[in-house]
Amino acid sequence: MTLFESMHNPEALKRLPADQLPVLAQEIRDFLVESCSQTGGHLGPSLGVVELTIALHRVFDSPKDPILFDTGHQAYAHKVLTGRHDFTNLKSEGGLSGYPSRAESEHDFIENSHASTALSYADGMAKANEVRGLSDRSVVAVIGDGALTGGMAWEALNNIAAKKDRRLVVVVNDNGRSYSPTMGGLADHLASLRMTPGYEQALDLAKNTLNRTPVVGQPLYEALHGLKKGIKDAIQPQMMFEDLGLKYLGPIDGHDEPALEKALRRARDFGGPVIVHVITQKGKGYAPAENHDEDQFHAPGPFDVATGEAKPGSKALKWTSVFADTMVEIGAEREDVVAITAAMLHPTGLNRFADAYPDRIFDVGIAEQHAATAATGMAMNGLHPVVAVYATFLNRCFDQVLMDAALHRQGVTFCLDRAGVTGNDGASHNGMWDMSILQVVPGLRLAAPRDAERLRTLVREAVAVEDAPTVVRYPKGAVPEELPAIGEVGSMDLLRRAGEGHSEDLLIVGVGTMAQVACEVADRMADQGIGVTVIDPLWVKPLDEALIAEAARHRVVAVVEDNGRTGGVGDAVARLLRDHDVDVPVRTFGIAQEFLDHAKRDTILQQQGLTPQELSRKLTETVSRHTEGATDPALEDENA
Ligand SMILES: Cc1ncc(C[n+]2csc(CCOP(=O)(O)OP(=O)(O)O)c2C)c(N)n1
Ligand SMILES: CC(=O)[C@@H](O)[C@H](O)COP(=O)(O)O
Ligand SMILES: [Mg+2]
Repeated sequence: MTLFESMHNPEALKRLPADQLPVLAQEIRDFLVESCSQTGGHLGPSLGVVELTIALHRVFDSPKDPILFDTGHQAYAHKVLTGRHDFTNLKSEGGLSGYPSRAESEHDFIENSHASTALSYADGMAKANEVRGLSDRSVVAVIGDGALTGGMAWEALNNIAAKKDRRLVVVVNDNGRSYSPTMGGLADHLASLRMTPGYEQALDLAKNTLNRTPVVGQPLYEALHGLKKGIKDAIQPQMMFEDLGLKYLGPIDGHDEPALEKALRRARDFGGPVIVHVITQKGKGYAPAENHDEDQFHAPGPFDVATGEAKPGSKALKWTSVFADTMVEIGAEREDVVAITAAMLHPTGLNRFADAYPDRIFDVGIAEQHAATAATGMAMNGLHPVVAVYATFLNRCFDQVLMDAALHRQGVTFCLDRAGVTGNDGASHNGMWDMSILQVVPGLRLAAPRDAERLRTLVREAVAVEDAPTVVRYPKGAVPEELPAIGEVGSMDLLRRAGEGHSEDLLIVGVGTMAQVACEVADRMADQGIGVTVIDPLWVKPLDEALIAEAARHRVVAVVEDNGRTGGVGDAVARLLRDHDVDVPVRTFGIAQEFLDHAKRDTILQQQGLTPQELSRKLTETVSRHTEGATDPALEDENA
């Protein structure tokens, strides 16, 4: 049996002789490289914290001492050391989650993959320990240098620093990267601290030497210790953390397991809040990851182990790429258009805009709230900013969209990639919230393209709006085939009209990529003699009132969207018709308002009934009932 196979729990790890730990670390690395080469996953972040995770589980007693991972994408070694060794179906249905999962293990606490939250959890847990009289327990939060650029982290640090005798260990996992090199003053500060490795080691050497020196040793060490802060302040930038009132240990070599254990034991026994600043390398131990300029194998797909080359995958045009090229074209036409990323330059495709217009790209770090309000400031001062974020991360800056961009009627455009079901990154990554939460934002205009051509057109229309925020949302992955309109209904695209001789039985409002599905449904139902009209609204907020008369001509209206059902476009259509006394029954189809387990996108769409087969079946029943005049209250909620 290998050491790896014997790691069923942290107790087994604690029993391991120290000289076996490098062997275990290598076995873990070999396992992660091999398994991620098959499934893809967050290999780079996890390779970077193998020694750190080993040291954490040897020094602390999880789960009594919770070990929290910010964002959670770097927790693969943690999963291995807590007994989870089958990564076969990582991030797929029935396989391990790509993040900590409370259902998987008592050692897991934070499941969502939204960055910069771990310190707040830790502060709360430490306060709970204090209130419950469990102050002998530790709470440990591992946060990356990227996540530390998020505002929540500083709200937490402010609170953590407020109580000097509340046990809490913050491990800053500083690899200098988010995807790209981490930006900003904080990153520069951390980099300066990295430049002076060994202060702790130098001090320890002095301490050990002086402690053996009778009489003068200890006082001299204390003087040296006091001097250390002075030296650090003098030779290196202001010790920001210590000036916050937090004990700072570091920088520590994050791949020197014994040094890590020593620092973590000191931190554990300190009896108050401590920052342990750990220097790691993302992708450590796997050369293709270490040398990967773009993001050090942050989240690769399947790859060849020998070369690190991505395995042949779909060469189809991706939504992100269409957005990227459109932005470059717009940038050439509009000098006032600038772009903002929240530490996701390449994942959002803005790297092409950055290459073309290096003075008009702004990476704000993992700081979506700042991005939205800084963009509002830019708009107030004559620019038209385009903020590109993943749809799920727009949640982070809802108030800024509402009370900064919209309240001030500023022309800011938000482009939301990964909108709708993303699937394998689990519940916190599905972009299923935006078309619900944004419905309440006065003046905001929201568009959902069905294909590449509509994306190009809608982004251009969005950046032309100067008196309100605009949003264009599109899914992960490959764009579908172009779906040309056959006509227009107001400003909306007509995609199918009930065939000649057919009654107008059903109007389907197909939102975004669901317009393609709606057309397949129409074609299936036409074969059964049911007349179906399909409309793509393009702009789903505000809805074009031409929809009212169109709906009134049909027996049933259905709305299909890749968004949560609650408060989505379906509800907006129903409200529009009600408000205009059009009493045609409306059926809404979307994602059930639940946190969805990780699985592939297509699997989830199948589970949610958002397939042509299932929709045709349901709508055929509905139309036939309404054609005969019978109504069935149970049908009030088709997706129930
Ligand atoms: C609120 C939020 N915005 C963006 C992301 C996307 N994201 C995932 S990991 C990551 C970089 C994290 O960098 P860091 O915290 O330094 O961790 P590392 O990957 O370097 O270990 C980003 C931007 C996110 N998960 N959450
Ligand atoms: C953890 C995180 O938020 C990102 O790394 C995310 O997992 C990437 O998602 P994509 O693979 O869809 O770019
Ligand atoms: Mg980092």
